[in-house]
Amino acid sequence: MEDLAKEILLVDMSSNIVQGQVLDLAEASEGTNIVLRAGTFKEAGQSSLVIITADVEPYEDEERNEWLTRSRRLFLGIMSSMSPIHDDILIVVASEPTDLYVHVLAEYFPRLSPKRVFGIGTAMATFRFQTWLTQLTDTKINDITDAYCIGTQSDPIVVWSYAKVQNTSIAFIPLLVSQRSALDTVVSNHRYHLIRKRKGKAWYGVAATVVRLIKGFLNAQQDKVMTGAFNQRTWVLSVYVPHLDAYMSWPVKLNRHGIEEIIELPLSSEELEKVNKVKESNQYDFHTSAQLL
Ligand SMILES: NC(=O)c1ccc[n+]([C@@H]2O[C@H](COP(=O)([O-])OP(=O)(O)OC[C@H]3O[C@@H](n4cnc5c(N)ncnc54)[C@H](O)[C@@H]3O)[C@@H](O)[C@H]2O)c1
Repeated sequence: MEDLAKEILLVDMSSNIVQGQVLDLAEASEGTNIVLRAGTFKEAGQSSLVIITADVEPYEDEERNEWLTRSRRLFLGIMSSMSPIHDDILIVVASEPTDLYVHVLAEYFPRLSPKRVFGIGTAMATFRFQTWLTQLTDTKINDITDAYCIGTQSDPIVVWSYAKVQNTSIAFIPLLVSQRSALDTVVSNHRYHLIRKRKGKAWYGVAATVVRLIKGFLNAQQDKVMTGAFNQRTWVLSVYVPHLDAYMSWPVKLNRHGIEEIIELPLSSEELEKVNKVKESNQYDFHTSAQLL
């Protein structure tokens, strides 16, 4: 709908689903110049940008380590089918567990720069945090700076100490301080679970976030300076964070090659403690998922 690509290929293990999606999306892209068709994994590996949305849902009563193993196996299968990949490929992971998938991808393709592979991670939690700030302070999104949720999608960490509204630290805005306890629920994925409970799947929020990210990336390619939460070049994405030697969501600046820089964050001791917990838990998931392979 946004005319962002010349050609979009859809790849799915189910040929019925992929044919259905192509037909449905062709209706949605009427009036654009985009060629939309079913593709192969090999073609995906030669694309400029790959968006991975495949996942395996946990079975009821399934042990977490078994689910993680199945998740890793899924990605190993996708990556081996896509190989060899194009040197300048960019890979965006939309499915969960995102941090694990990004780590597995980076390990599988050691020649691929870690600046070219990232997951949606806590981007949506960050938008929820920024929206909460505008609503409570009756301001616009451009008045909000340095407001991020980092860590991991299932348990986002609000970087409270750094965020500002009209250049005032939110820690000095009494109304926000008094409402602080509600924020963890606001930024959590509870809305995603509510939507799934009511209609089975939650597609639009994450799909729109991916589109906004691609637009942000294209703006960076054209060196356009844009304002507004969704057009900015700073995004919170699941990436390799070198100073932590860990995979988790962290604010990054995009450029035409993917990630230009990882943004340094002055964290409080409490925030740092939470970051270390996410690091440990993600490392545990990564190792556990390999044990039963
Ligand atoms: N954070 C959020 O708010 C949010 C919202 C929506 C979806 N998601 C995540 O996005 C992911 C996808 O969700 P969805 O609702 O689109 O699920 P879905 O079941 O509709 O789509 C997943 C697709 O992956 C395909 N698939 C499975 N294995 C494959 C393989 N080996 N190769 C190719 N295709 C394969 C399936 O056939 C299916 O069509 C999930 O991990 C979900 O948790 C997150």
